[in-house]
Amino acid sequence: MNAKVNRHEFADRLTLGDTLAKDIAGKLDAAVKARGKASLAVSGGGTPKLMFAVLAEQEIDWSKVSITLVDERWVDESSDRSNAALVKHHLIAHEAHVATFLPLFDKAHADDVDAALADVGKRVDALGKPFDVVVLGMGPDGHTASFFPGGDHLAQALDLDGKQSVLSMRADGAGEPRITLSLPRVLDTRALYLHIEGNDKKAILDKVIGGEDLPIAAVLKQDRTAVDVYWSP
Ligand SMILES: O=C(O)[C@H](O)[C@@H](O)[C@H](O)[C@H](O)COP(=O)(O)O
Repeated sequence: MNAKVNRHEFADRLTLGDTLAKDIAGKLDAAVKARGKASLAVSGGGTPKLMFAVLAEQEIDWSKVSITLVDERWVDESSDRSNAALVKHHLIAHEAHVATFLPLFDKAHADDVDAALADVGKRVDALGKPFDVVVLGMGPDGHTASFFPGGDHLAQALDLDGKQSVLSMRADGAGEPRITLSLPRVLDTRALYLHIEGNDKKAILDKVIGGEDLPIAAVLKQDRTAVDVYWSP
Protein backbone atom coordinates (compact mmCIF):
# COMPACT_ATOMS: atom_id res chain seq x y z
CA MET A 1 0.00 0.00 0.00
CA ASN A 2 1.27 3.40 -0.90
CA ALA A 3 2.08 5.60 2.10
CA LYS A 4 0.32 8.44 0.32
CA VAL A 5 -3.20 6.93 0.45
CA ASN A 6 -5.32 8.84 2.97
CA ARG A 7 -8.66 7.22 3.83
CA HIS A 8 -11.58 9.41 4.97
CA GLU A 9 -14.78 7.71 6.16
CA PHE A 10 -18.15 9.42 6.48
CA ALA A 11 -21.35 8.36 8.24
CA ASP A 12 -23.50 8.70 5.13
CA ARG A 13 -23.51 9.71 1.48
CA LEU A 14 -24.92 13.17 2.12
CA THR A 15 -22.13 14.07 4.52
CA LEU A 16 -19.54 12.67 2.15
CA GLY A 17 -20.96 14.50 -0.87
CA ASP A 18 -21.17 17.77 1.02
CA THR A 19 -17.63 17.52 2.41
CA LEU A 20 -16.03 16.41 -0.86
CA ALA A 21 -17.82 19.12 -2.86
CA LYS A 22 -16.64 21.81 -0.46
CA ASP A 23 -13.08 20.43 -0.42
CA ILE A 24 -13.00 20.48 -4.23
CA ALA A 25 -14.48 23.99 -4.39
CA GLY A 26 -11.82 25.19 -1.94
CA LYS A 27 -9.08 23.77 -4.17
CA LEU A 28 -10.57 25.33 -7.32
CA ASP A 29 -11.02 28.68 -5.59
CA ALA A 30 -7.40 28.66 -4.39
CA ALA A 31 -6.22 27.80 -7.91
CA VAL A 32 -8.21 30.68 -9.46
CA LYS A 33 -6.82 33.08 -6.86
CA ALA A 34 -3.24 31.85 -7.32
CA ARG A 35 -3.12 31.33 -11.10
CA GLY A 36 -6.24 32.94 -12.55
CA LYS A 37 -7.76 29.62 -13.68
CA ALA A 38 -8.58 26.14 -12.46
CA SER A 39 -9.12 22.72 -14.02
CA LEU A 40 -11.19 19.79 -12.81
CA ALA A 41 -11.54 16.27 -14.25
CA VAL A 42 -14.48 14.24 -12.95
CA SER A 43 -15.75 10.70 -13.35
CA GLY A 44 -19.18 9.60 -14.47
CA GLY A 45 -21.37 6.83 -13.14
CA GLY A 46 -24.00 7.19 -10.46
CA THR A 47 -21.86 7.96 -7.41
CA PRO A 48 -20.93 11.62 -8.07
CA LYS A 49 -24.47 13.01 -8.58
CA LEU A 50 -25.01 14.16 -4.99
CA MET A 51 -21.56 15.66 -4.78
CA PHE A 52 -22.05 17.45 -8.13
CA ALA A 53 -25.27 19.03 -6.84
CA VAL A 54 -23.48 20.58 -3.86
CA LEU A 55 -20.41 21.54 -5.90
CA ALA A 56 -22.55 23.36 -8.48
CA GLU A 57 -23.87 25.62 -5.72
CA GLN A 58 -20.51 26.73 -4.35
CA GLU A 59 -19.79 30.42 -4.84
CA ILE A 60 -16.45 30.52 -6.59
CA ASP A 61 -15.46 32.19 -9.85
CA TRP A 62 -16.69 29.38 -12.10
CA SER A 63 -16.05 31.49 -15.21
CA LYS A 64 -12.35 30.68 -14.68
CA VAL A 65 -12.91 26.94 -14.20
CA SER A 66 -12.57 24.30 -16.94
CA ILE A 67 -14.20 20.93 -16.37
CA THR A 68 -13.53 17.73 -18.30
CA LEU A 69 -14.06 14.00 -17.82
CA VAL A 70 -11.72 11.29 -16.61
CA ASP A 71 -13.45 8.92 -19.03
CA GLU A 72 -16.40 8.69 -21.37
CA ARG A 73 -18.54 6.02 -22.98
CA TRP A 74 -18.34 6.52 -26.77
CA VAL A 75 -21.93 7.68 -27.11
CA ASP A 76 -23.57 10.92 -28.12
CA GLU A 77 -24.85 13.25 -25.41
CA SER A 78 -28.40 12.24 -26.28
CA SER A 79 -27.68 8.81 -24.71
CA ASP A 80 -28.49 8.22 -21.05
CA ARG A 81 -25.07 6.49 -20.91
CA SER A 82 -23.26 9.77 -21.68
CA ASN A 83 -21.05 11.07 -18.89
CA ALA A 84 -21.02 14.47 -20.61
CA ALA A 85 -24.80 14.64 -20.32
CA LEU A 86 -24.55 13.67 -16.65
CA VAL A 87 -22.01 16.40 -15.92
CA LYS A 88 -23.91 19.03 -17.88
CA HIS A 89 -27.11 18.17 -16.05
CA HIS A 90 -25.78 17.87 -12.50
CA LEU A 91 -22.61 19.98 -12.37
CA ILE A 92 -22.65 22.68 -15.07
CA ALA A 93 -25.65 24.27 -13.36
CA HIS A 94 -26.55 26.86 -10.73
CA GLU A 95 -23.41 28.86 -9.80
CA ALA A 96 -21.29 26.57 -11.99
CA HIS A 97 -23.32 27.11 -15.16
CA VAL A 98 -20.63 29.50 -16.47
CA ALA A 99 -17.83 26.95 -16.18
CA THR A 100 -16.24 25.78 -19.45
CA PHE A 101 -16.88 22.12 -20.26
CA LEU A 102 -14.60 20.04 -22.46
CA PRO A 103 -16.28 16.78 -23.54
CA LEU A 104 -14.20 13.72 -24.47
CA PHE A 105 -16.72 12.44 -27.03
CA ASP A 106 -15.94 13.93 -30.45
CA LYS A 107 -18.95 14.12 -32.75
CA ALA A 108 -16.69 14.40 -35.80
CA HIS A 109 -15.49 10.84 -35.10
CA ALA A 110 -18.68 9.44 -33.61
CA ASP A 111 -18.11 6.04 -35.27
CA ASP A 112 -14.45 5.64 -34.37
CA VAL A 113 -13.01 6.48 -30.98
CA ASP A 114 -9.45 5.74 -32.15
CA ALA A 115 -9.70 8.35 -34.92
CA ALA A 116 -10.62 10.96 -32.30
CA LEU A 117 -7.73 10.36 -29.88
CA ALA A 118 -5.18 12.80 -31.31
CA ASP A 119 -7.59 15.76 -31.37
CA VAL A 120 -9.17 15.03 -28.02
CA GLY A 121 -5.73 14.52 -26.43
CA LYS A 122 -4.63 17.95 -27.69
CA ARG A 123 -7.75 19.60 -26.31
CA VAL A 124 -7.26 17.94 -22.92
CA ASP A 125 -3.62 18.99 -22.79
CA ALA A 126 -4.59 22.56 -23.70
CA LEU A 127 -6.31 22.74 -20.32
CA GLY A 128 -2.79 22.86 -18.89
CA LYS A 129 -0.77 20.56 -16.67
CA PRO A 130 -1.18 19.65 -13.91
CA PHE A 131 -4.95 19.51 -13.36
CA ASP A 132 -5.97 21.21 -10.14
CA VAL A 133 -8.37 18.43 -9.12
CA VAL A 134 -9.11 14.93 -10.44
CA VAL A 135 -11.94 12.82 -9.02
CA LEU A 136 -11.99 9.08 -9.69
CA GLY A 137 -14.72 6.54 -9.04
CA MET A 138 -14.46 2.76 -8.89
CA GLY A 139 -16.64 0.03 -10.37
CA PRO A 140 -17.55 -3.30 -8.74
CA ASP A 141 -14.94 -5.07 -10.90
CA GLY A 142 -12.13 -2.86 -9.55
CA HIS A 143 -11.96 -0.59 -12.60
CA THR A 144 -11.36 3.11 -12.26
CA ALA A 145 -11.48 5.66 -15.10
CA SER A 146 -11.89 3.18 -18.00
CA PHE A 147 -9.08 0.96 -16.76
CA PHE A 148 -11.16 -2.23 -17.06
CA PRO A 149 -9.85 -5.68 -16.15
CA GLY A 150 -8.99 -7.33 -19.48
CA GLY A 151 -9.27 -4.01 -21.36
CA ASP A 152 -7.60 -4.04 -24.79
CA HIS A 153 -5.37 -1.05 -23.93
CA LEU A 154 -5.09 -1.59 -20.19
CA ALA A 155 -1.31 -2.03 -20.14
CA GLN A 156 -0.76 1.11 -22.22
CA ALA A 157 -3.20 3.12 -20.08
CA LEU A 158 -1.44 2.10 -16.86
CA ASP A 159 2.09 2.69 -18.18
CA LEU A 160 3.51 5.43 -15.98
CA ASP A 161 6.00 6.30 -18.73
CA GLY A 162 3.28 6.43 -21.41
CA LYS A 163 3.09 9.64 -23.42
CA GLN A 164 -0.60 9.55 -24.50
CA SER A 165 -3.03 11.64 -22.48
CA VAL A 166 -6.06 9.71 -23.76
CA LEU A 167 -6.56 6.15 -24.98
CA SER A 168 -9.43 4.04 -26.23
CA MET A 169 -10.61 1.04 -24.22
CA ARG A 170 -12.77 -1.92 -25.09
CA ALA A 171 -13.56 -4.59 -22.55
CA ASP A 172 -16.21 -7.11 -21.55
CA GLY A 173 -18.32 -5.33 -19.00
CA ALA A 174 -17.53 -1.87 -20.32
CA GLY A 175 -20.49 -1.72 -22.67
CA GLU A 176 -19.65 0.56 -25.57
CA PRO A 177 -16.05 1.52 -26.45
CA ARG A 178 -14.56 4.08 -24.07
CA ILE A 179 -12.11 6.93 -24.10
CA THR A 180 -10.08 7.43 -20.95
CA LEU A 181 -7.35 9.63 -19.58
CA SER A 182 -4.17 7.59 -19.11
CA LEU A 183 -2.86 6.85 -15.62
CA PRO A 184 0.03 9.35 -15.92
CA ARG A 185 -2.45 12.05 -17.04
CA VAL A 186 -4.77 11.21 -14.10
CA LEU A 187 -1.85 11.44 -11.68
CA ASP A 188 -0.70 14.78 -13.10
CA THR A 189 -2.84 16.76 -10.67
CA ARG A 190 -2.47 18.88 -7.57
CA ALA A 191 -5.25 16.94 -5.82
CA LEU A 192 -6.52 13.42 -6.49
CA TYR A 193 -9.69 12.01 -4.92
CA LEU A 194 -11.18 8.51 -5.09
CA HIS A 195 -14.91 8.73 -4.33
CA ILE A 196 -16.54 5.40 -3.41
CA GLU A 197 -19.68 4.43 -1.57
CA GLY A 198 -21.08 1.19 -0.14
CA ASN A 199 -19.69 -1.80 1.72
CA ASP A 200 -19.11 -3.75 -1.49
CA LYS A 201 -16.69 -1.13 -2.77
CA LYS A 202 -14.95 -0.93 0.61
CA ALA A 203 -14.46 -4.71 0.42
CA ILE A 204 -12.86 -4.33 -3.03
CA LEU A 205 -10.56 -1.63 -1.73
CA ASP A 206 -9.54 -3.86 1.17
CA LYS A 207 -8.86 -6.76 -1.21
CA VAL A 208 -6.60 -4.55 -3.29
CA ILE A 209 -4.80 -3.33 -0.21
CA GLY A 210 -4.43 -7.01 0.68
CA GLY A 211 -2.66 -7.63 -2.62
CA GLU A 212 -5.37 -8.44 -5.19
CA ASP A 213 -4.37 -7.22 -8.63
CA LEU A 214 -7.25 -5.12 -9.96
CA PRO A 215 -6.81 -1.95 -12.06
CA ILE A 216 -7.54 0.36 -9.10
CA ALA A 217 -4.33 -1.01 -7.52
CA ALA A 218 -2.34 0.98 -10.08
CA VAL A 219 -3.72 4.19 -8.56
CA LEU A 220 -3.33 3.11 -4.95
CA LYS A 221 0.16 1.67 -5.30
CA GLN A 222 1.94 4.34 -7.30
CA ASP A 223 4.13 6.78 -5.42
CA ARG A 224 3.76 9.83 -7.68
CA THR A 225 0.59 11.47 -6.37
CA ALA A 226 -1.18 11.28 -3.00
CA VAL A 227 -4.71 9.85 -3.14
CA ASP A 228 -7.53 10.91 -0.80
CA VAL A 229 -10.11 8.13 -0.59
CA TYR A 230 -13.57 9.38 0.45
CA TRP A 231 -15.89 6.56 1.48
CA SER A 232 -19.31 6.22 3.09
CA PRO A 233 -21.64 3.20 3.52
O1 LIG B 1 -18.07 6.22 -16.94
C1 LIG B 1 -17.82 5.51 -16.01
O2 LIG B 1 -18.33 4.39 -15.88
C2 LIG B 1 -16.86 5.96 -14.99
O3 LIG B 1 -16.26 7.12 -15.04
C3 LIG B 1 -16.38 4.88 -14.08
O4 LIG B 1 -15.02 4.75 -13.92
C4 LIG B 1 -17.11 5.04 -12.77
O5 LIG B 1 -16.46 5.97 -11.96
C5 LIG B 1 -17.26 3.72 -12.04
O6 LIG B 1 -17.77 2.77 -12.92
C6 LIG B 1 -18.17 3.84 -10.84
O7 LIG B 1 -19.47 3.99 -11.27
P1 LIG B 1 -20.68 4.13 -10.27
O8 LIG B 1 -20.48 5.40 -9.54
O9 LIG B 1 -21.90 4.15 -11.14
O10 LIG B 1 -20.62 2.93 -9.36
